[in-house]
Amino acid sequence: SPTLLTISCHPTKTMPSLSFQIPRTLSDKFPIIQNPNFLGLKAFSSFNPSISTSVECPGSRMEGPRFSYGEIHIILGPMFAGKTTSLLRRIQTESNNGRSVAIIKSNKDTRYGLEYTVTHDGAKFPCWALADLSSFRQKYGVNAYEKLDVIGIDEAQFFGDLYDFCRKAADHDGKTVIVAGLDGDYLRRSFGSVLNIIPLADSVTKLTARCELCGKRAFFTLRKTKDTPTELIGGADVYMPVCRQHYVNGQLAIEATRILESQRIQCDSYLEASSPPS
Ligand SMILES: Nc1ncnc2c1ncn2[C@@H]1O[C@H](COP(=O)(O)OP(=O)(O)O)[C@@H](O)[C@H]1O
Ligand SMILES: Cc1cn([C@H]2C[C@H](O)[C@@H](COP(=O)(O)O)O2)c(=O)[nH]c1=O
Ligand SMILES: [Zn+2]
Repeated sequence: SPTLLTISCHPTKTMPSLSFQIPRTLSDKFPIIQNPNFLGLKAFSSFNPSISTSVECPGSRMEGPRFSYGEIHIILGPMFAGKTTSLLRRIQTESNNGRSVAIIKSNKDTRYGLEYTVTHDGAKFPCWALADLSSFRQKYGVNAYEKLDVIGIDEAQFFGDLYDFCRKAADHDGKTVIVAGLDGDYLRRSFGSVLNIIPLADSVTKLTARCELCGKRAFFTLRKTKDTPTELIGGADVYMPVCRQHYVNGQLAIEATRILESQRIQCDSYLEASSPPS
């Protein structure tokens, strides 16, 4: 006959007394259920089944610290697809619903200053511009962080520690995390860690833009310059959203221009070397 472990929740005026009973045979076999978080309860620092202790029950009005698990929502797509617009809208809605919100963006993007995250059509929201996400809790303030409900992350492709931050924020800290970023770079390769967090996510939304050349749906970002580093900050001066046909044609055109250019340079230096001095 199994021994029972009992965790009692102290009642408040609004809730009757509540207790959970876990057969010891079960808890020995599956040690994870000894962690009160498994039951949706706030972890005590050390779990002692012989004592009654005040614990938190999510969604209830029990006494004790508040805890509920978080969520992760990802907004992907090419440039100009409305990722930042969608992020700001969701954050504003959360804020209107009385939740405490903050947005983080990469400090690599200094185009509109570091105070705000700004959409391509000028909508903006105050933000924390950071080099990495792991510094956010300290910079925001540990106490303030505890009270924060929703964290927005813009330009997520630039954060190397995206996976660890999102996992901890949602699984351990109970935050709702809304992530906006490019799924692919200008060569349509996976960009940063954005795709790595898909297995962590509650929802993934891929937005599309309008192809600048034909108006069809645009899934890709074409770089208009010959620069080759993966990271190159810029807007419509450097990039345009394109459909598949215009991505492929555009890449061919850029490659052809690059070859012609290098042939012209070779030609010029040959002519210069072979022309008699004046
Ligand atoms: N080719 C384009 N060049 C400049 N702005 C564009 C272009 N296509 C769309 N936009 C504008 O950009 C807005 C979306 O901006 P934003 O939310 O910052 O996109 P994202 O974060 O996906 O790059 C659109 O609502 C539109 O007004
Ligand atoms: C495709 C591509 C983009 N970038 C940069 C360019 C911009 O600064 C951001 C994307 O901003 P948006 O809010 O999504 O419009 O990323 C880059 O560095 N490398 C690329 O290949
Ligand atoms: Zn097109």
